[in-house]
Amino acid sequence: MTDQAPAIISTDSPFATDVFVKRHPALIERILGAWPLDPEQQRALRALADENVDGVMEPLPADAPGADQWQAWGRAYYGKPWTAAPFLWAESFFYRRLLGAVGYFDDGLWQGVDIFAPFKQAELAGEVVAAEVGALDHIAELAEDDRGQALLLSSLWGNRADLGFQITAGRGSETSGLVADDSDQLWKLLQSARGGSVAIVADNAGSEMIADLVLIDHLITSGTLGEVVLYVKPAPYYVSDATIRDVGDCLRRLLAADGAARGVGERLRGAAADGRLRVWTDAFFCAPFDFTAMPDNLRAQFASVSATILKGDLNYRRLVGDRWWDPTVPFGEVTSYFPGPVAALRTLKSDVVVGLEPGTLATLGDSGTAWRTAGTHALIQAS
Ligand SMILES: O=P(O)(O)OC[C@@]1(O)O[C@H](CO)[C@@H](O)[C@@H]1O
Repeated sequence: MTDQAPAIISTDSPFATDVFVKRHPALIERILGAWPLDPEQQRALRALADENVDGVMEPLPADAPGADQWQAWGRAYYGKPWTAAPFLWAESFFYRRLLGAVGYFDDGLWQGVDIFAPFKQAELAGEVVAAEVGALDHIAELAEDDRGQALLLSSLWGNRADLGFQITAGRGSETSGLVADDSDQLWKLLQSARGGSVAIVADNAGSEMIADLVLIDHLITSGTLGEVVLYVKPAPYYVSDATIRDVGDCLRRLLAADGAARGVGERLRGAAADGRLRVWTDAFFCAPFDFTAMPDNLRAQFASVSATILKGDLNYRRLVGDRWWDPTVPFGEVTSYFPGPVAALRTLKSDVVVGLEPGTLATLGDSGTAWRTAGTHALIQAS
Protein backbone atom coordinates (compact mmCIF):
# COMPACT_ATOMS: atom_id res chain seq x y z
CA MET A 1 0.00 0.00 0.00
CA THR A 2 1.14 3.58 -0.73
CA ASP A 3 2.23 5.89 2.09
CA GLN A 4 -0.75 7.59 3.70
CA ALA A 5 -1.33 11.24 2.79
CA PRO A 6 -2.05 13.67 5.69
CA ALA A 7 -5.56 13.41 7.18
CA ILE A 8 -7.93 16.31 6.48
CA ILE A 9 -8.24 18.50 9.56
CA SER A 10 -11.23 20.81 9.12
CA THR A 11 -9.27 24.02 9.77
CA ASP A 12 -7.26 23.25 6.61
CA SER A 13 -10.41 23.02 4.47
CA PRO A 14 -12.89 25.87 3.92
CA PHE A 15 -15.43 23.23 2.86
CA ALA A 16 -15.03 21.19 6.05
CA THR A 17 -15.02 24.32 8.24
CA ASP A 18 -18.38 25.31 6.73
CA VAL A 19 -19.85 21.94 7.65
CA PHE A 20 -19.37 22.83 11.34
CA VAL A 21 -20.03 26.56 11.31
CA LYS A 22 -22.90 26.59 8.77
CA ARG A 23 -24.31 23.18 7.87
CA HIS A 24 -24.63 21.74 11.36
CA PRO A 25 -26.30 24.82 12.95
CA ALA A 26 -28.71 25.03 9.98
CA LEU A 27 -29.55 21.35 10.38
CA ILE A 28 -30.22 21.85 14.09
CA GLU A 29 -32.56 24.76 13.28
CA ARG A 30 -34.52 22.48 10.95
CA ILE A 31 -34.81 19.79 13.59
CA LEU A 32 -35.98 22.37 16.13
CA GLY A 33 -38.64 23.43 13.63
CA ALA A 34 -39.81 19.92 12.83
CA TRP A 35 -40.43 18.32 16.25
CA PRO A 36 -42.24 19.08 19.53
CA LEU A 37 -39.01 19.07 21.52
CA ASP A 38 -39.02 19.77 25.24
CA PRO A 39 -36.91 22.53 26.85
CA GLU A 40 -34.07 20.18 27.78
CA GLN A 41 -33.83 18.75 24.24
CA GLN A 42 -33.89 22.28 22.80
CA ARG A 43 -31.20 23.43 25.19
CA ALA A 44 -29.00 20.45 24.33
CA LEU A 45 -29.43 21.02 20.59
CA ARG A 46 -28.70 24.74 20.79
CA ALA A 47 -25.63 24.06 22.93
CA LEU A 48 -24.40 21.59 20.32
CA ALA A 49 -24.88 24.18 17.55
CA ASP A 50 -22.95 26.80 19.55
CA GLU A 51 -20.19 24.32 20.29
CA ASN A 52 -19.83 23.62 16.57
CA VAL A 53 -19.58 27.29 15.65
CA ASP A 54 -17.18 28.67 18.23
CA GLY A 55 -17.05 26.41 21.28
CA VAL A 56 -14.96 23.40 22.15
CA MET A 57 -15.88 19.76 21.72
CA GLU A 58 -17.38 18.21 24.84
CA PRO A 59 -17.27 14.44 25.39
CA LEU A 60 -20.43 12.37 25.84
CA PRO A 61 -21.91 12.43 29.35
CA ALA A 62 -20.21 9.67 31.39
CA ASP A 63 -23.43 7.61 31.63
CA ALA A 64 -24.26 7.75 27.89
CA PRO A 65 -24.23 4.48 25.93
CA GLY A 66 -20.78 4.01 24.40
CA ALA A 67 -19.29 6.84 26.50
CA ASP A 68 -16.13 4.86 27.40
CA GLN A 69 -15.45 3.97 23.82
CA TRP A 70 -15.95 7.54 22.59
CA GLN A 71 -13.84 8.82 25.48
CA ALA A 72 -10.94 6.67 24.33
CA TRP A 73 -11.47 7.45 20.63
CA GLY A 74 -11.66 11.22 21.16
CA ARG A 75 -9.24 11.88 24.02
CA ALA A 76 -6.97 13.96 21.77
CA TYR A 77 -9.80 16.20 20.55
CA TYR A 78 -12.08 17.04 23.49
CA GLY A 79 -11.66 20.56 24.81
CA LYS A 80 -10.58 21.83 21.38
CA PRO A 81 -12.65 23.45 18.59
CA TRP A 82 -14.58 20.98 16.44
CA THR A 83 -12.62 22.12 13.41
CA ALA A 84 -9.31 21.17 15.06
CA ALA A 85 -10.12 17.45 14.85
CA PRO A 86 -9.95 15.27 11.73
CA PHE A 87 -12.98 16.11 9.58
CA LEU A 88 -14.22 12.52 9.28
CA TRP A 89 -13.86 11.88 13.00
CA ALA A 90 -15.61 15.04 14.15
CA GLU A 91 -18.57 14.63 11.78
CA SER A 92 -19.28 11.15 13.09
CA PHE A 93 -19.11 12.40 16.65
CA PHE A 94 -21.45 15.26 15.76
CA TYR A 95 -24.16 12.80 14.66
CA ARG A 96 -23.64 10.73 17.83
CA ARG A 97 -24.05 13.90 19.91
CA LEU A 98 -27.05 15.05 17.87
CA LEU A 99 -28.95 11.79 18.43
CA GLY A 100 -27.90 11.85 22.08
CA ALA A 101 -29.27 15.39 22.51
CA VAL A 102 -32.82 14.24 21.70
CA GLY A 103 -32.64 11.02 23.71
CA TYR A 104 -32.28 8.57 20.81
CA PHE A 105 -30.23 6.13 22.91
CA ASP A 106 -32.12 6.54 26.20
CA ASP A 107 -35.08 4.62 27.54
CA GLY A 108 -38.20 6.63 26.87
CA LEU A 109 -40.36 8.20 24.22
CA TRP A 110 -37.55 9.37 21.95
CA GLN A 111 -35.64 6.12 21.91
CA GLY A 112 -34.99 5.06 18.32
CA VAL A 113 -36.85 8.05 16.81
CA ASP A 114 -35.30 9.06 13.47
CA ILE A 115 -35.20 12.85 13.78
CA PHE A 116 -34.38 13.10 10.08
CA ALA A 117 -37.50 11.15 9.05
CA PRO A 118 -39.61 14.24 8.19
CA PHE A 119 -36.99 15.36 5.67
CA LYS A 120 -36.57 11.90 4.19
CA GLN A 121 -40.32 11.40 3.91
CA ALA A 122 -40.82 14.76 2.20
CA GLU A 123 -38.26 13.75 -0.39
CA LEU A 124 -39.89 10.37 -0.95
CA ALA A 125 -43.29 12.01 -1.45
CA GLY A 126 -41.91 14.70 -3.78
CA GLU A 127 -41.89 15.19 -7.50
CA VAL A 128 -38.24 14.21 -8.06
CA VAL A 129 -38.96 10.69 -6.82
CA ALA A 130 -42.26 10.64 -8.73
CA ALA A 131 -40.41 11.46 -11.96
CA GLU A 132 -37.74 8.88 -11.19
CA VAL A 133 -40.33 6.19 -10.58
CA GLY A 134 -42.30 7.16 -13.72
CA ALA A 135 -39.15 7.08 -15.89
CA LEU A 136 -38.78 3.36 -15.21
CA ASP A 137 -41.46 2.65 -17.83
CA HIS A 138 -39.15 4.07 -20.53
CA ILE A 139 -36.02 2.42 -19.19
CA ALA A 140 -37.80 -0.95 -19.29
CA GLU A 141 -37.94 -0.61 -23.10
CA LEU A 142 -34.13 -0.41 -23.50
CA ALA A 143 -31.92 -3.35 -24.48
CA GLU A 144 -30.45 -5.15 -21.46
CA ASP A 145 -26.93 -3.63 -21.62
CA ASP A 146 -28.21 -0.11 -22.21
CA ARG A 147 -30.70 -0.55 -19.40
CA GLY A 148 -27.93 -1.70 -17.07
CA GLN A 149 -25.75 1.32 -17.90
CA ALA A 150 -28.72 3.73 -17.56
CA LEU A 151 -29.54 2.28 -14.14
CA LEU A 152 -25.91 2.40 -13.05
CA LEU A 153 -25.76 6.11 -13.95
CA SER A 154 -29.05 6.76 -12.24
CA SER A 155 -27.74 5.11 -9.05
CA LEU A 156 -24.56 7.21 -9.39
CA TRP A 157 -26.28 10.58 -9.89
CA GLY A 158 -28.93 9.65 -7.34
CA ASN A 159 -26.13 10.33 -4.87
CA ARG A 160 -26.65 14.06 -5.41
CA ALA A 161 -29.92 13.74 -3.48
CA ASP A 162 -28.15 14.05 -0.14
CA LEU A 163 -30.23 16.04 2.30
CA GLY A 164 -27.29 17.09 4.48
CA PHE A 165 -25.48 18.51 1.47
CA GLN A 166 -28.58 20.34 0.24
CA ILE A 167 -28.86 22.26 3.54
CA THR A 168 -26.03 24.51 2.42
CA ALA A 169 -25.66 23.77 -1.31
CA GLY A 170 -29.31 23.70 -2.36
CA ARG A 171 -30.75 21.24 -4.84
CA GLY A 172 -28.88 22.12 -8.03
CA SER A 173 -29.57 20.44 -11.32
CA GLU A 174 -26.30 21.23 -13.07
CA THR A 175 -24.17 18.18 -13.75
CA SER A 176 -20.89 17.77 -15.57
CA GLY A 177 -19.30 14.65 -16.94
CA LEU A 178 -17.56 11.91 -15.04
CA VAL A 179 -14.03 12.70 -13.87
CA ALA A 180 -13.26 8.97 -13.94
CA ASP A 181 -15.31 6.28 -15.62
CA ASP A 182 -14.39 2.65 -14.94
CA SER A 183 -17.89 1.47 -15.79
CA ASP A 184 -16.61 -1.03 -18.41
CA GLN A 185 -14.33 -2.51 -15.77
CA LEU A 186 -17.16 -2.60 -13.27
CA TRP A 187 -19.46 -4.43 -15.68
CA LYS A 188 -16.66 -6.91 -16.43
CA LEU A 189 -16.23 -7.44 -12.71
CA LEU A 190 -19.94 -8.07 -12.27
CA GLN A 191 -20.06 -10.38 -15.31
CA SER A 192 -17.08 -12.37 -14.09
CA ALA A 193 -18.93 -12.84 -10.80
CA ARG A 194 -21.99 -14.01 -12.76
CA GLY A 195 -24.51 -15.66 -10.51
CA GLY A 196 -22.42 -14.77 -7.44
CA SER A 197 -22.87 -12.45 -4.53
CA VAL A 198 -22.05 -8.74 -4.39
CA ALA A 199 -22.11 -6.33 -1.44
CA ILE A 200 -23.52 -2.85 -1.97
CA VAL A 201 -22.77 -0.35 0.77
CA ALA A 202 -25.69 2.05 0.53
CA ASP A 203 -25.63 5.78 1.09
CA ASN A 204 -28.78 7.89 1.05
CA ALA A 205 -32.45 7.06 1.48
CA GLY A 206 -35.16 8.43 -0.85
CA SER A 207 -34.25 9.14 -4.43
CA GLU A 208 -30.81 7.49 -4.24
CA MET A 209 -32.10 4.34 -2.53
CA ILE A 210 -34.91 4.01 -5.08
CA ALA A 211 -32.28 4.12 -7.86
CA ASP A 212 -30.12 1.60 -5.97
CA LEU A 213 -33.04 -0.78 -5.53
CA VAL A 214 -33.92 -0.56 -9.21
CA LEU A 215 -30.30 -1.34 -10.12
CA ILE A 216 -30.26 -4.28 -7.70
CA ASP A 217 -33.47 -5.62 -9.24
CA HIS A 218 -31.88 -5.37 -12.69
CA LEU A 219 -28.71 -7.17 -11.59
CA ILE A 220 -30.67 -10.00 -10.00
CA THR A 221 -33.39 -10.30 -12.64
CA SER A 222 -30.89 -10.29 -15.52
CA GLY A 223 -29.04 -13.16 -13.83
CA THR A 224 -25.86 -11.05 -13.50
CA LEU A 225 -25.92 -11.58 -9.75
CA GLY A 226 -27.32 -14.41 -7.67
CA GLU A 227 -27.37 -12.44 -4.45
CA VAL A 228 -26.96 -8.87 -3.20
CA VAL A 229 -26.13 -7.93 0.38
CA LEU A 230 -27.23 -4.33 0.90
CA TYR A 231 -25.49 -2.64 3.84
CA VAL A 232 -27.31 0.24 5.53
CA LYS A 233 -26.58 2.38 8.59
CA PRO A 234 -27.50 1.02 12.03
CA ALA A 235 -28.83 4.45 13.12
CA PRO A 236 -29.79 7.80 11.56
CA TYR A 237 -26.62 9.47 10.26
CA TYR A 238 -25.57 12.38 8.00
CA VAL A 239 -29.26 13.32 7.67
CA SER A 240 -30.31 11.13 4.77
CA ASP A 241 -28.19 8.00 5.15
CA ALA A 242 -30.41 4.96 4.73
CA THR A 243 -31.39 2.67 7.59
CA ILE A 244 -33.49 -0.51 7.30
CA ARG A 245 -36.61 1.59 7.85
CA ASP A 246 -35.74 3.69 4.80
CA VAL A 247 -35.26 0.60 2.65
CA GLY A 248 -38.77 -0.44 3.70
CA ASP A 249 -40.16 3.00 2.88
CA CYS A 250 -38.55 2.95 -0.57
CA LEU A 251 -39.78 -0.56 -1.28
CA ARG A 252 -43.32 0.49 -0.34
CA ARG A 253 -42.97 3.57 -2.58
CA LEU A 254 -42.17 1.28 -5.52
CA LEU A 255 -45.01 -1.09 -4.65
CA ALA A 256 -47.47 1.81 -4.49
CA ALA A 257 -46.58 2.95 -8.02
CA ASP A 258 -48.05 1.82 -11.32
CA GLY A 259 -46.23 0.26 -14.22
CA ALA A 260 -42.63 -0.91 -14.22
CA ALA A 261 -41.87 0.45 -10.74
CA ARG A 262 -44.43 -1.78 -9.13
CA GLY A 263 -42.92 -4.81 -10.86
CA VAL A 264 -39.52 -3.83 -9.46
CA GLY A 265 -41.01 -3.63 -5.97
CA GLU A 266 -42.70 -7.01 -6.28
CA ARG A 267 -39.57 -8.74 -7.57
CA LEU A 268 -37.46 -7.19 -4.80
CA ARG A 269 -39.92 -8.32 -2.15
CA GLY A 270 -39.63 -11.82 -3.62
CA ALA A 271 -35.83 -11.58 -3.69
CA ALA A 272 -35.80 -10.59 -0.01
CA ALA A 273 -38.16 -13.46 0.82
CA ASP A 274 -35.93 -16.09 -0.76
CA GLY A 275 -32.59 -14.62 0.37
CA ARG A 276 -31.34 -13.16 -2.93
CA LEU A 277 -31.56 -9.68 -1.41
CA ARG A 278 -30.28 -9.42 2.14
CA VAL A 279 -30.16 -6.15 4.08
CA TRP A 280 -27.46 -5.97 6.70
CA THR A 281 -25.70 -3.49 8.93
CA ASP A 282 -22.80 -3.11 11.32
CA ALA A 283 -22.02 -0.68 14.13
CA PHE A 284 -18.81 0.21 12.29
CA PHE A 285 -20.81 2.12 9.66
CA CYS A 286 -21.39 4.88 12.26
CA ALA A 287 -17.87 4.73 13.73
CA PRO A 288 -15.55 7.71 13.14
CA PHE A 289 -12.92 5.83 11.11
CA ASP A 290 -12.09 4.86 7.58
CA PHE A 291 -12.38 1.29 6.30
CA THR A 292 -8.75 0.44 7.05
CA ALA A 293 -10.03 0.12 10.65
CA MET A 294 -12.96 -2.16 9.82
CA PRO A 295 -13.58 -4.98 12.27
CA ASP A 296 -12.71 -8.58 11.36
CA ASN A 297 -16.34 -9.66 10.95
CA LEU A 298 -16.94 -6.99 8.29
CA ARG A 299 -13.62 -7.74 6.60
CA ALA A 300 -14.65 -11.39 6.39
CA GLN A 301 -18.03 -10.46 4.91
CA PHE A 302 -16.47 -8.26 2.20
CA ALA A 303 -13.89 -10.99 1.52
CA SER A 304 -16.64 -13.57 0.98
CA VAL A 305 -18.40 -11.70 -1.88
CA SER A 306 -17.24 -11.35 -5.49
CA ALA A 307 -17.12 -7.56 -5.26
CA THR A 308 -18.16 -4.65 -3.05
CA ILE A 309 -19.72 -1.46 -4.45
CA LEU A 310 -19.64 1.59 -2.19
CA LYS A 311 -22.11 4.39 -2.80
CA GLY A 312 -21.63 8.07 -2.12
CA ASP A 313 -19.22 10.64 -0.87
CA LEU A 314 -18.86 9.58 2.73
CA ASN A 315 -18.26 5.92 1.85
CA TYR A 316 -15.65 7.12 -0.66
CA ARG A 317 -13.91 9.15 2.04
CA ARG A 318 -13.94 6.09 4.26
CA LEU A 319 -12.71 3.81 1.46
CA VAL A 320 -9.73 5.87 0.29
CA GLY A 321 -9.18 7.66 3.60
CA ASP A 322 -10.21 11.26 4.30
CA ARG A 323 -6.81 12.52 3.26
CA TRP A 324 -5.08 15.10 1.11
CA TRP A 325 -4.18 12.60 -1.59
CA ASP A 326 -2.44 13.55 -4.79
CA PRO A 327 -5.51 13.22 -7.06
CA THR A 328 -3.53 11.12 -9.54
CA VAL A 329 -2.56 8.39 -7.06
CA PRO A 330 -4.15 5.21 -8.50
CA PHE A 331 -7.48 4.11 -6.96
CA GLY A 332 -6.29 0.47 -6.98
CA GLU A 333 -3.19 1.38 -5.01
CA VAL A 334 -5.03 3.33 -2.29
CA THR A 335 -7.70 0.63 -1.92
CA SER A 336 -5.34 -2.38 -2.11
CA TYR A 337 -5.98 -3.09 1.61
CA PHE A 338 -9.67 -3.79 0.87
CA PRO A 339 -10.55 -7.49 1.15
CA GLY A 340 -11.62 -8.15 -2.44
CA PRO A 341 -12.50 -6.25 -5.60
CA VAL A 342 -14.07 -2.89 -4.81
CA ALA A 343 -15.83 -0.15 -6.77
CA ALA A 344 -17.09 3.33 -5.89
CA LEU A 345 -20.04 5.28 -7.33
CA ARG A 346 -19.82 8.83 -6.02
CA THR A 347 -20.74 12.39 -6.79
CA LEU A 348 -17.92 14.63 -5.58
CA LYS A 349 -19.02 16.53 -2.46
CA SER A 350 -15.82 16.89 -0.42
CA ASP A 351 -12.11 17.54 -0.93
CA VAL A 352 -10.87 13.98 -1.35
CA VAL A 353 -10.23 12.43 -4.73
CA VAL A 354 -7.85 9.82 -6.13
CA GLY A 355 -7.39 7.98 -9.41
CA LEU A 356 -7.64 10.90 -11.84
CA GLU A 357 -5.71 10.96 -15.10
CA PRO A 358 -3.21 13.86 -15.16
CA GLY A 359 -4.98 15.24 -18.26
CA THR A 360 -8.36 15.21 -16.49
CA LEU A 361 -6.87 16.97 -13.51
CA ALA A 362 -5.29 19.63 -15.73
CA THR A 363 -8.67 20.29 -17.35
CA LEU A 364 -10.43 20.54 -13.99
CA GLY A 365 -7.70 22.79 -12.61
CA ASP A 366 -6.15 21.63 -9.38
CA SER A 367 -6.20 25.07 -7.77
CA GLY A 368 -9.95 25.71 -7.53
CA THR A 369 -11.93 23.31 -5.38
CA ALA A 370 -15.51 23.79 -6.61
CA TRP A 371 -15.38 20.71 -8.84
CA ARG A 372 -14.40 18.67 -5.79
CA THR A 373 -17.16 19.86 -3.51
CA ALA A 374 -20.13 21.23 -5.48
CA GLY A 375 -21.74 17.89 -6.35
CA THR A 376 -21.58 18.70 -10.07
CA HIS A 377 -19.01 16.02 -10.93
CA ALA A 378 -19.08 12.30 -10.40
CA LEU A 379 -16.91 9.22 -10.74
CA ILE A 380 -17.10 5.48 -11.20
CA GLN A 381 -13.92 3.74 -10.05
CA ALA A 382 -13.14 0.05 -9.78
CA SER A 383 -10.06 -1.87 -8.68
O1 LIG B 1 -22.14 10.45 1.58
P1 LIG B 1 -22.95 11.44 0.83
O2 LIG B 1 -24.39 11.44 1.22
O3 LIG B 1 -22.76 11.32 -0.65
O4 LIG B 1 -22.38 12.89 1.17
C1 LIG B 1 -22.17 13.27 2.47
C2 LIG B 1 -21.79 14.72 2.55
O5 LIG B 1 -22.81 15.58 2.17
O6 LIG B 1 -21.51 14.91 3.87
C3 LIG B 1 -20.13 15.16 4.06
C4 LIG B 1 -19.94 16.52 4.57
O7 LIG B 1 -20.79 16.73 5.65
C5 LIG B 1 -19.46 14.94 2.74
O8 LIG B 1 -18.94 13.66 2.72
C6 LIG B 1 -20.55 15.09 1.76
O9 LIG B 1 -20.54 16.45 1.40
